[in-house]
Amino acid sequence: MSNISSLLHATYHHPAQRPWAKERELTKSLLMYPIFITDDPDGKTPIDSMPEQYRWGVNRLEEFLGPLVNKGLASVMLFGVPVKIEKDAVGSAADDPKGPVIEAVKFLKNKFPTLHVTCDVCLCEYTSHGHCGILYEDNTINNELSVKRLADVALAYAAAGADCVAPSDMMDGRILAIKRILLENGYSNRVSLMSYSSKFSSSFYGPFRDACDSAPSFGDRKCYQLPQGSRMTALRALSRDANEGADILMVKPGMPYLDIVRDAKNLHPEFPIAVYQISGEYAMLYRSYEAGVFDLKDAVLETLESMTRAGASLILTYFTPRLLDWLEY
Ligand SMILES: NCc1[nH]cc(CCC(=O)O)c1CC(=O)O
Ligand SMILES: [Zn+2]
Ligand SMILES: [Zn+2]
Repeated sequence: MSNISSLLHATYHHPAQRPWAKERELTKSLLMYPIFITDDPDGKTPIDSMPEQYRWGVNRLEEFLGPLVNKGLASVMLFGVPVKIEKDAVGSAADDPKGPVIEAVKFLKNKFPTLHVTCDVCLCEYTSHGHCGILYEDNTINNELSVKRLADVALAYAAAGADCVAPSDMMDGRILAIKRILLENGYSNRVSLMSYSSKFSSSFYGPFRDACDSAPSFGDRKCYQLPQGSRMTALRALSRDANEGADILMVKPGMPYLDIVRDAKNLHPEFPIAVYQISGEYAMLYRSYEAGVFDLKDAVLETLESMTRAGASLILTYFTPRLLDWLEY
């Protein structure tokens, strides 16, 4: 069996993923909570641009997530924030066995066996230059080397126990490379692949880059993230990743790109469509609430309803802890 289009099992191997394959109403099972893990094991440091969010050390994950799991948290996405391990040109810290993500996956799968754990796959949190891939000497992207490296990182996360790997780098061809390496190493039936397919170059990523210290040290990401005005390129990217073996297609950011979410659902009804309500959307909503513009619960629920209405069956949001209190089930 070598044809990637024959691989379906990973899509429903984990029970948390089965509801994602249905038309959705807004429930707790639709939420994936993105969290930041540092390599300072006892750390809990606030993120100034993201109120109520912290960078957590592995030793603090039980106190952080235990209460949320008890309230119905089904799924998390991990981002590594190396503060001790040094950054280099190829992002070696990404799959360092003592790095934050690998340690956290192992801990979480052991401590909370039913919790679905996704690992974001990218290099920007780990490279000295802050770009999402490996660079040529002239500072342009070396796509081929980047894709090889990202596939190795994804494999390391799968081997550590991740239920899903989610490449956010936007290199060309990384979905096929990752699906192949998972297949070759015996993970294709149980590790799913969520592609950040339509990821636009956005000003709403600011707080995240602050959280991860991952802003590019020069230039921007416009040569690999999608142009804001281009619906047609987004549609090509969705189809491409669907054909390369993605199990879940994502649109990101959320609110400014709901037209693309609807397109994604119409064009690929056979895939779960994920929407990422990103850091800048979180900050915008939170700061407006602080300024008395609206009630936080009403406003956040309205944004999530707009996403399910557009076709999302899975939503990544930093409001997840609040939503676990707000939603009945
Ligand atoms: N590969 C980087 C990455 N992974 C997730 C996010 C954004 C998440 C958010 O803003 O909440 C980004 C943004 C970027 O391009 O810097
Ligand atoms: Zn990146
Ligand atoms: Zn399709």
